[in-house]
Amino acid sequence: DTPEADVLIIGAGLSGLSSGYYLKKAGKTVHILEMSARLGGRIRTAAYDNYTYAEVGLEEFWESNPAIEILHDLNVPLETAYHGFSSFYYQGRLYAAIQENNQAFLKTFLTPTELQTYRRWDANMHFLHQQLARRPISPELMALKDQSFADWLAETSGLSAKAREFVRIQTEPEFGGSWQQISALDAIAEWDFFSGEGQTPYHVVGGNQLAVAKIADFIGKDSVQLNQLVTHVKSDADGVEVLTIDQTTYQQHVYRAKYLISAIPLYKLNEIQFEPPLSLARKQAIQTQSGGAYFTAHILLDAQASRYWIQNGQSLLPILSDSVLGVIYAGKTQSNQQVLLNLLITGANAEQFNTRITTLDDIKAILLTAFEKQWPGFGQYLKQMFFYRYHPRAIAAWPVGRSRFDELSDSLRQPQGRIYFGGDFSEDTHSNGATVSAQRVVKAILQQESQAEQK
Ligand SMILES: Cc1cc2nc3c(=O)[nH]c(=O)nc-3n(C[C@H](O)[C@H](O)[C@H](O)COP(=O)(O)OP(=O)(O)OC[C@H]3O[C@@H](n4cnc5c(N)ncnc54)[C@H](O)[C@@H]3O)c2cc1C
Repeated sequence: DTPEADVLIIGAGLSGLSSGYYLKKAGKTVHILEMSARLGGRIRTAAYDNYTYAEVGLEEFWESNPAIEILHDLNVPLETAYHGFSSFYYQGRLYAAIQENNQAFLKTFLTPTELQTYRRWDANMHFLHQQLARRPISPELMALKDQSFADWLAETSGLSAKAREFVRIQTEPEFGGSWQQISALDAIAEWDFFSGEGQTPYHVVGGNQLAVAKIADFIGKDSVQLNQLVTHVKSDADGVEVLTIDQTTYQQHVYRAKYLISAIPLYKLNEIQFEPPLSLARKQAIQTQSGGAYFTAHILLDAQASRYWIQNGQSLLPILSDSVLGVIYAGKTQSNQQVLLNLLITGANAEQFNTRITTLDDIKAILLTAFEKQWPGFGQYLKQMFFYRYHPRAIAAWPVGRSRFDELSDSLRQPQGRIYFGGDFSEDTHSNGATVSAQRVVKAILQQESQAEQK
């Protein structure tokens, strides 16, 4: 009963929608099948009364993300409030990132000798990152997948203990876990966000969820089918057939197309039955990948609370706390009575909060205690807290011994017949991977199409 399309896409997150955008630009028809009742996947903005809102998922699009080009094309207004490194608490002291640039910030806590070593190390990280763009990657560089970032820095960087702690504090929220669990090779890729003056992060005016809506509008509402849980994928030399179960009626639907793009986190492929099955290498790649943990808390406060983070009219946010509070971002509001903070809690703390055994009352008490320790008197301003749990693998990671650059990861970036694997987990840890993978799969499908037409 469903009209055929050139390409079926599983998942209406940033990756699936970007794939739809690029395909539509190339004149192809698509059907995006999304299991939930909403667009956007891990891009979600929560709105409260008085035009008060904050991100539940993706906080910022980094400068190097191809999504920014899409958003410019669709006239989605972007803003940036800060750049480079974030303010951080370390052993009870706040280091405020309010200087003109990263270099001036570094000078506030590193001695001239420490800074010199740091600059040399940072330049080398940049050099190594450039090498990662070459194929094949040198064996010396690939060997860094077998060593943890923490050990590699301790053994080879020459950085002082304090400088290494700084690197840990800035990067662990990105990994969603400990730097002991991340390989030096993957850390080189991640450090690029911070290298030199760092990349500028962008945010959509009015909330990132608006970006998702705009991309879907461009593709066309009729091309996106919500509430369609993909359960089976059958493929042969002629095309693909996908079965879904409608999540509102539990009615089965059949969709057919020439190609299929999977734009879901890789571990979710385990929940789909493939015929023929996924190759052993692909299964192994999925099973040996790991994940970083995130938990989001929105803290609604009396407006007077802003005295803790606004100094001389300047906001110190975002702040990387060294407690359970994680990364403290600013929410937005048009009210002058209230303010909103957005906590991105990561790693072991997020894992604990995500277990359904920890009650929301427990979490509230733990967070309040940490706030009181950091900012005495904070509790008097509290109005409400809101909590958002995530799957244990909120973002992609590769354990030491695996890497996004290894052969297993490469196997997933190759199509299996007419099935192409995208989504952020197929490329890197963040939304850059969502759009970079969309570019990769669409390019490959268009090449395949033009070869087929020439025959
Ligand atoms: C709290 C948090 C903060 C983050 N902050 C940042 C940040 O600041 N910067 C950044 O770059 N990245 C950030 N990220 C990561 C970013 O959100 C993701 O990289 C990006 O949104 C992933 O997009 P995606 O389309 O690949 O996957 P998703 O957004 O997960 O989309 C996949 C979609 O597929 C659907 N789906 C799954 N299985 C099926 C099925 N069987 N059938 C049909 N549909 C299915 C899902 O419902 C979902 O809508 C953050 C993530 C979290 C959780």
